[in-house]
Amino acid sequence: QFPRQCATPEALLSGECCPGVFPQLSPDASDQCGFTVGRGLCGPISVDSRPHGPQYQLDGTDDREQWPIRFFNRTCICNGRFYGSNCGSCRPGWTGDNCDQQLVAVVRRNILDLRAEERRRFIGALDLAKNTVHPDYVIATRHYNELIDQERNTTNFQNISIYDFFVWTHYYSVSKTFLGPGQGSAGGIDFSHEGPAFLTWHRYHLMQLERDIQNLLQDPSFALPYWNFAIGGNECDICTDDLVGARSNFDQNLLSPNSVFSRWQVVCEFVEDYESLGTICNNTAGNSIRRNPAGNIARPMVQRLPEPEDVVLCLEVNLFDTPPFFSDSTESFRNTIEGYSEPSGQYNPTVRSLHNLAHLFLNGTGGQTHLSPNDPIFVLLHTFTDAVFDEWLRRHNVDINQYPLEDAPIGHNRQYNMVPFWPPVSNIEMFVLATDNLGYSYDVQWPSQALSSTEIVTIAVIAALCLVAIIFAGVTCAVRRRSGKNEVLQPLLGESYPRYAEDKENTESV
Ligand SMILES: O=C1C=c2cc(C(=O)O)[nH]c2=CC1=O
Repeated sequence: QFPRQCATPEALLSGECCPGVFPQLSPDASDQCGFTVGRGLCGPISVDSRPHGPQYQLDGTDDREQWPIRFFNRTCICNGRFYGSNCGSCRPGWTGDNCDQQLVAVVRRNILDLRAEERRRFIGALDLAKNTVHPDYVIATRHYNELIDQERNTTNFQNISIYDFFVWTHYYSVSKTFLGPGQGSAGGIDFSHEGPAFLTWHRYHLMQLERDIQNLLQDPSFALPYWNFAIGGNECDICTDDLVGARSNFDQNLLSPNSVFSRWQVVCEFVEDYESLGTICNNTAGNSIRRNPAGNIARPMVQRLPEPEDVVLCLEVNLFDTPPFFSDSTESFRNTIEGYSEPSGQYNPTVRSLHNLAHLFLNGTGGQTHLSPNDPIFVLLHTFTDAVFDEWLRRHNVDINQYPLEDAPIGHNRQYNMVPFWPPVSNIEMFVLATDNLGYSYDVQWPSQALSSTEIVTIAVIAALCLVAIIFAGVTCAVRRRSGKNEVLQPLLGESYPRYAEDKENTESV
């Protein structure tokens, strides 16, 4: 959410969050955004005011509208490839004192291809992130009008661990609108699902975690792996103790004690309490992660993982998103990979496919939207979803006009700043090929392409034409052969005729 330097009553009341780069990059403590060293300047935030869709009708009620101006209307605007809340870092994919050296894109690999040591390192990195306070960001635990404690001149922000910050961010983006004391909360709002921002939002969410872990490990080559969940069947192939944890032998809903993740405690568990009390999830640790893959006996449909063929089909859906840009959009690539459509793109209210199916298959913490990132399998499920997104962008020649400019659900328009990321970043900034623009790429073997119905018809027509041509050639040949035989006979006849004539002459002359 917000940099620690901005979590003060003064910063909130001024509406300005422009920290300096002192002392690392500038000797001047009052040098906001590294202005004197050419990094950036403190300027106004532009927000999208184009109309949003009809799902949310409480305009003026929610702190997250026109993000982030309820909290701050000025931020650091960084020059060139300088980046970050104080312009003290570089844009993804760039490094060096002047951010002018291009990094080789880090490669996100299939977690099953990691060697034992690489697996240990990845699991260790997640565990370290779970147990290390985020060095830069703090979270709000109250809505805006209760954020400043006037009497004590303090604010209701808290420290949180790097991994729990990742969880909290997702929770905050999906939580309902608080209507006021005693009035409960209203739905119809989700800044990260059921709309075109589903893909751009989760992309940035993963990038933020990847970068936080790179900084934590001081290793810019650290890359999140992915889980290819489109393997069909009812087995979670990465639910082993060297990866995201096997099933416990003592309780089928819990993780094996041999996995470090069995000791993780979830945050943001008591969503009904937050909704009724008007609070926000805080850093309080709750129960253990629950997971029972394929164990939802009440919903047989979610007992199997998506099939490889489903990925092939969804990559063939041509349009990025279609009106109403929601969970009932049909022939929309976004709604298909999100999982509210048939894998071929046809909207079907009874279907759960691809990403949604993978979540629901987990049947536990990872299947509940406000809680799901607490299960580390979330990271791997979403890197794969992002890999499919990147492959779609590549195959369909990404063009910004494919992303809706207006009338998408609130938070999902092209220019909307994604909630609750800081510094402000809009959806369209993530609608680009990752390798060329975002500093990472994927190593994926995509299942071979199925033939589209047009291709099948074209091939059938060509095959039929070939067949006709072959038959025609055969017939012509046969006829030629037969007439060829005649041609061969003719000279014989020709030759014999005069002989016959000669014979006749001879006969007549006799
Ligand atoms: O965490 C999530 C859980 C989900 C469940 C569904 C569903 O289709 O019912 N979708 C989900 C998305 C999530 O992100």
